[in-house]
Amino acid sequence: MNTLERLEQTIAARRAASPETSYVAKLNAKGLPKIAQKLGEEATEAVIAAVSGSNEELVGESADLLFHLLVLLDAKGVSLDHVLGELERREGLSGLEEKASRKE
Ligand SMILES: N=c1c2ncn([C@@H]3O[C@H](COP(=O)(O)OP(=O)(O)OP(=O)(O)O)[C@@H](O)[C@H]3O)c2ncn1[C@@H]1O[C@H](COP(=O)(O)O)[C@@H](O)[C@H]1O
Repeated sequence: MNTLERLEQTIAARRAASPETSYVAKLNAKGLPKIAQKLGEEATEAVIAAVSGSNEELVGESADLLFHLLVLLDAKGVSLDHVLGELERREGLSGLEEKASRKE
């Protein structure tokens, strides 16, 4: 099992923990709009780090971004495997073919 898969399992296990002791539980208690908002904030922070920060800052913000994406997927009941399956489907396609495949 790789790091993202282990983190996905940890997030699922922590979802129902006490919001007093778990950040994942605290975020879930605030609801889906808050989780989505946090993901957007982390994406913005990663963009800012890429444009005007160090690569070390970009690594930290990227980790925050991936973590919050996994929290959102978990809250929606979408597995990481499902997302990876979509990326695998695109592997054999060029960018333009992939765009066309979504319009069909
Ligand atoms: N990878 C992470 C991780 N990355 C970032 N964060 C938290 O994400 C939060 C984001 O920081 P911010 O300053 O933007 O937010 P905040 O001010 O703390 O919170 P808000 O009130 O603004 O929502 C911080 O509290 C970080 O600690 C994480 N919290 C947890 N994990 C993983 O999730 C596991 C379970 O965590 P718990 O649910 O806390 O047990 C941990 O063992 C880790 O593996």
